[in-house]
Amino acid sequence: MQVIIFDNAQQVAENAAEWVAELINKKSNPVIGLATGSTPISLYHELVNKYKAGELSFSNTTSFNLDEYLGINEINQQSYRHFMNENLFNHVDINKLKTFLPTCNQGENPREQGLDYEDKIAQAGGIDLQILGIGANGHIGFNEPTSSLASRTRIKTLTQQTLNDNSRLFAADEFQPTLAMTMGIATILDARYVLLMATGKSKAKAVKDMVTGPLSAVCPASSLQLHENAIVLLDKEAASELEDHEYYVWADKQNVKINQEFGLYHNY
Ligand SMILES: O=P(O)(O)OC[C@H]1O[C@](O)(CO)[C@@H](O)[C@@H]1O
Repeated sequence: MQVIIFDNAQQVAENAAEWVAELINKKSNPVIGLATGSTPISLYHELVNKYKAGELSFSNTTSFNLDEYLGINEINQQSYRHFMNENLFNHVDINKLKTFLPTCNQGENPREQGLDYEDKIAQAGGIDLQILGIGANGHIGFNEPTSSLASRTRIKTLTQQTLNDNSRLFAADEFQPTLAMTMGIATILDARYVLLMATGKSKAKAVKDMVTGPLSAVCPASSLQLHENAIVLLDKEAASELEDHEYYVWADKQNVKINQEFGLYHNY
């Protein structure tokens, strides 16, 4: 696991955008795994800016999102489809027919729908680069603590902590889903590269558990310790509980070539 610490959240977003741009510019049919939540919004903003500046095109990109709520449809403003349209898809040249979220239609077998999602990922050639955030309880996607490390796309019940953390996004009288369809931990680990972004003090404990804690389903993000190409981009606050800082890379504005040093130029 490569941990890179930046001064602030904006630098995390800018650096993450470079990783994504490299993939998209380098590979003829890139497949990217996308995340929702507050953290990647600034990444998507950077990508839209790069697109508008003519620095990248999403026309050949296929995307798979980590998760989607159950019990609301995709035109609901709280759906992750709506989130992706608003924050990325509507502003770039991606073919929406090649953007996938793990939906679960009522009346159809959830297990089969999970397997279908896995099949779609496989047919696309697998995920080249998976973007991740992290929950304050260490979840990735909606794989809540105690999720099986061998899990694949399926329905998960959200924990009270996650519901509380996300309640800020829902009006008092609005329906807040308690179930979601999510890629499993094993699905995430199948990606060739994983890029996890974490910013803010509220993530510091989860980051510590992920990076230095035992490999444990209690902190699903600790599973990334098993991944050969996991990159963790942090701001100082999210890194504030990491000890032995000499093990990590500190980036600063002068060190803009950090990606080259740490092998951004990969063979996708
Ligand atoms: O970035 P936030 O809003 O703190 O969310 C943390 C995580 O929880 C989720 O919203 C649940 O999947 C993730 O998308 C996100 O990475």
